[in-house]
Amino acid sequence: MSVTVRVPAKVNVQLAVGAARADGFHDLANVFLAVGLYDEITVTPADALRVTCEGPDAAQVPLDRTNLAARAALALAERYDRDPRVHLHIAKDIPVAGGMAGGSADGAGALLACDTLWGIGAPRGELLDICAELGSDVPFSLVGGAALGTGRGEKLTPLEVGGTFHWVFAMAERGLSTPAVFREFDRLAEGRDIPEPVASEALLDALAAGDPDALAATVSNDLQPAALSLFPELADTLAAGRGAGALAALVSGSGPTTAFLVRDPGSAESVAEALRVSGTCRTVRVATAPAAGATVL
Ligand SMILES: C[C@@](CO)(OP(=O)(O)O)[C@H](O)COP(=O)(O)OP(=O)(O)OC[C@H]1O[C@@H](n2ccc(N)nc2=O)[C@H](O)[C@@H]1O
Ligand SMILES: Nc1ncnc2c1ncn2[C@@H]1O[C@H](COP(=O)(O)OP(=O)(O)O)[C@@H](O)[C@H]1O
Repeated sequence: MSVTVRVPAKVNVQLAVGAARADGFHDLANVFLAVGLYDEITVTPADALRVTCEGPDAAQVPLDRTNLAARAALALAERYDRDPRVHLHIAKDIPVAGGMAGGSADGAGALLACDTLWGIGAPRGELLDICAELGSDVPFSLVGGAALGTGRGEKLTPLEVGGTFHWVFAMAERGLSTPAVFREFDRLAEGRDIPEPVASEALLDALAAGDPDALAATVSNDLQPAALSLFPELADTLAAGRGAGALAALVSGSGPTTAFLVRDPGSAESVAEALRVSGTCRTVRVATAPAAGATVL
């Protein structure tokens, strides 16, 4: 018997970052939007806890107990006194270390898959608590749709989305480490007053209205200067997408994936093609948003 769960990637349409806290994390106003690129996690009873991974980026995924899927299975087994000996297989389509929360997706997916396999039926609040222990982005991977994340991004308020948004994503030649990007943010912020992070009302209205022009006018990412400082070539990718007619071009989260908001499926294809021939990225994907959160198939 096995259980498979499908989990979406995310883009941050607003990422407002506050000053570093005493615990090293940063308070955020993090507006998450789930996008239709997915990992699938399949869990099967086994003789030992084991993780395998397939997909174009599989070689970069750790298969030991640092893998977020393994950590999720162990955390749930511990809390509900279950046998953690399972085989977790990840069919990975979300780029690794790309700022699209692929590892978080696998953590949330493994949690829901094990909860189902073991017949626990844990309350949603319990699952969200375990997600928050695994990582700041993991709760959102479970719920999907759109949400405002406060605290370090783990405290979620669901948001209304009034239509389908069309996106193009350009994957970079190499990854960027999330802690390194936050450190670079701190370095660039030295000597400046950092305001409290606050969600933009205009951006929340644009999401609720399903209006791509209004959303394009309000997207923002405070980590973008830090990501560009560590990976200056991303400016060329952003320029290529803008030049091809994207309504907005931004770094996704801590990057280095770049995200392009477009008006409709036709412009998605033309922006994607322009990015492919620009020679400024590794691969290009088209996706729509919002996407549902972790779902048992
Ligand atoms: C930046 C964001 C935006 O959604 O995502 P990515 O672009 O990495 O996908 C998130 O805040 C990443 O969340 P996640 O990848 O779960 O991070 P965590 O495992 O909780 O933390 C990794 C490290 O990032 C830094 N970190 C993370 C979240 C936060 N609010 N403040 C931080 O300073 C800390 O250095 C921490 O040790
Ligand atoms: N299941 C997993 N899938 C991908 N990466 C994982 C996983 N578990 C742990 N990691 C580690 O987390 C790091 C961040 O990966 P990922 O979540 O894909 O990117 P991001 O945090 O930029 O969205 C990777 O470099 C990898 O070492």
